[in-house]
Amino acid sequence: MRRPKTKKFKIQNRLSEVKEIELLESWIASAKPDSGSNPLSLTPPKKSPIGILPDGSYSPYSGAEKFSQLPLSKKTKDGLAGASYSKMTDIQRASLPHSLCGRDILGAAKTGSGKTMAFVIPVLEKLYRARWGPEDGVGCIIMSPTRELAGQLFEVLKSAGKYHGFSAGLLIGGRKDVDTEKERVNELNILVCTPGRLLQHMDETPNFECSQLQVLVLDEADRILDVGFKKELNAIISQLPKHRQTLLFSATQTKSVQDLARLSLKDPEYISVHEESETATPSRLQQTAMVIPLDQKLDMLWSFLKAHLNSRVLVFLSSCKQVKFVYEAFKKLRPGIPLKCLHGRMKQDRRMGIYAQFCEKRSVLFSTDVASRGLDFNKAVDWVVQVDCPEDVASYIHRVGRTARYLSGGRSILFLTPSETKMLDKLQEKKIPIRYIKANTKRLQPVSGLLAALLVKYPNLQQLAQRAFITYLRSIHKQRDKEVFEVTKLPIDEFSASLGLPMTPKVRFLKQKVKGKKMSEELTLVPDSTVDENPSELLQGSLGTGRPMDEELQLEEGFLLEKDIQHVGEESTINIGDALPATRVLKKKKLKINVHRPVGTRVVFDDEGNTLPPLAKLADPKMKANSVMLDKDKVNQRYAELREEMKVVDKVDKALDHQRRKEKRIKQKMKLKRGRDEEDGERMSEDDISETDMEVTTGRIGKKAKVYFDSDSDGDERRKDEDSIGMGSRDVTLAEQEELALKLLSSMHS
Ligand SMILES: Nc1ncnc2c1ncn2[C@@H]1O[C@H](COP(=O)(O)OP(=O)(O)OP(=O)(O)O)[C@@H](O)[C@H]1O
Repeated sequence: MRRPKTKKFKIQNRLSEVKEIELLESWIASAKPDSGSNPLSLTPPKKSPIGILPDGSYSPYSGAEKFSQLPLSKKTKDGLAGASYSKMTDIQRASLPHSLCGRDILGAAKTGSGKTMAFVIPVLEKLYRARWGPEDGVGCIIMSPTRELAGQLFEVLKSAGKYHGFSAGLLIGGRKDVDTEKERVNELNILVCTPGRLLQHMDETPNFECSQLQVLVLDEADRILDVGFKKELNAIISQLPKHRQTLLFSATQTKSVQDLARLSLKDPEYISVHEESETATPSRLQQTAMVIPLDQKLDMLWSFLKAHLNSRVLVFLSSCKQVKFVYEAFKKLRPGIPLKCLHGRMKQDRRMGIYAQFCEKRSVLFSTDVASRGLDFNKAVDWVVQVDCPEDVASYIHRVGRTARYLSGGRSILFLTPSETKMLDKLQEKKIPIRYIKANTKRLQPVSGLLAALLVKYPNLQQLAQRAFITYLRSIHKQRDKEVFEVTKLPIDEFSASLGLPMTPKVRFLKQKVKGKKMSEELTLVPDSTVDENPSELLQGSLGTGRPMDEELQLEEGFLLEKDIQHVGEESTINIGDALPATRVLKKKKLKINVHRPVGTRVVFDDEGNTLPPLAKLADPKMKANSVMLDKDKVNQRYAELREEMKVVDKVDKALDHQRRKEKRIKQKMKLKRGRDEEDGERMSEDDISETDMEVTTGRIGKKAKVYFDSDSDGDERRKDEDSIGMGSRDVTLAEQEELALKLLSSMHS
């Protein structure tokens, strides 16, 4: 049985803490390392590891390698030892001397290099030395762009701060216990949060204030500072005291002085430990890229997964809709490995559950960029597969950074459509050693046929496919980098068919884009011929021909390799790269009716029961004979009349279509309104939730955390998916066309 701590013990403990704090203060005061003369010039500072000199004095330049050599409190040291941290990583060694002295930091280091501990330690130490207690309120805010990352940071804080007595709370969107949070948030010392939820408390929680804030941390700072969070961040900053320490960390750090000015940094230290490094990504990461037509991406993904049933694979797609569709469809096809999906539209509890499961079990996780930053996944991701091209180089770096963490290795593969190969140049410019490999179809297992069958069987899946199709095109359309992303260069019909869709859905924005131009010109598929014909020309330097790849990769990834193609030598083996001619012009596209297969087409039979092609009746010899008898003038006159009639029919069609859309809009509005009403109802009923249902942090870190919601994170996804549009108005079917034509012909005849 644990004996209760006596008053004497508590006093002794307190006294030894006070002594320790005084000692730490004096160490740090006497050992402030030089700061750069002009920190905003953004040049890296001198290397300045700190440590204790043999005479017991403390020096910033004595080359400390271990946490134990730093002027840290015993509680922090015990926490670090408990989590098995002893040696510092580069970014920790370089930044801690400055951050422990209270300086503002702009920290940049490769993914998986230990940036989290580089800001958690100074937070704990600062509050400890300030003797922060429950009555002091919020002393530190750690902000993250996503909920999952906030959850992970909270875990790291709990392990390092296990022996401290601070209270901490995880404030993220997605749960509905805001009211309970509001009651307790003022008691918390450290907030780990997403911007939206924090702002919600600032706006709604009575007496919530951060006027005593000591440290503000932005993890993934460049993401939080970008436009997606601009409004929230500005509103938050305006409510924080100017006198504070600010720590910004990211693998792709912002260097925008404007951004930094928004945060009122004071002489920040720019610490970029890997700036001189040959590569911008971890050296243990093997990166590959392949060019593959859009309509073969799913075949390639399916084949890849079937060939890696014993790996943990993280697959990135561009939008929630894409993730949902690929996940649902592949799940039904049972690849032989557990599948999971993660996106911003999922309920928060499920999101957290999936994240935890993926950390534990070998499986495939289909995800949007919600999983692209910061997440550690137990250092156990074997492969990162980027099915859809990342929007920029920073995004690429963060995605591939989910593997090869800390000291472990990892592999990644990037699928690029022929029109996206410019991305390879951009990656190369930013020191990313990516190898170009050619795909072959020797082991490619086409999946489009299976998808088409699934879509017939499951109408819901068909809707998902349509949405996935449209959101993908829209996301490409909205990308800022037009050198890489050009929607008009995509083979949209083939892409639609590859998802198993019987018809190409109408894409209004695309139609507008090509208005006034011939569709055949606009929809020209122009794969970068330099890549297909001569990849090495484009991929010089570190990309180079990129071959031969190391043995291990060759053995396991046979189907991805050009080598395989060469020694196969069978006629039936098609090289995906070669399958595309240098410049392929698609035949004229009609957006209205693009039938890939005759699903839902009315079959017409002749007198003997043989099937006839659509409009075959028009070829009836009797009708032909009659029509030939009409003289030329009559025919012309009749044509003019027909044109008029068609115009009328067209007008009616348009009016109907207009009406249908109007009704749809009204329906959507009503649905939204109903949703809002229900939400209001739910909010009211939340008051009745008992406290035992809540997870609330009070007291020491390590106890359960209060969990908040925000609706802010994953802004990108929302932007992408919000814009999705459904199928356009109903197209005229072949049967209807046929009927119309017959009607007109018979009236002509009469
Ligand atoms: N000093 C250390 N000793 C041992 N392991 C460490 C140390 N510091 C960090 N790690 C481990 O390294 C891994 C990556 O750390 P962390 O998540 O902080 O990386 P990061 O630089 O923030 O990555 P990202 O840029 O992706 O956010 C974690 O699993 C962490 O436990």
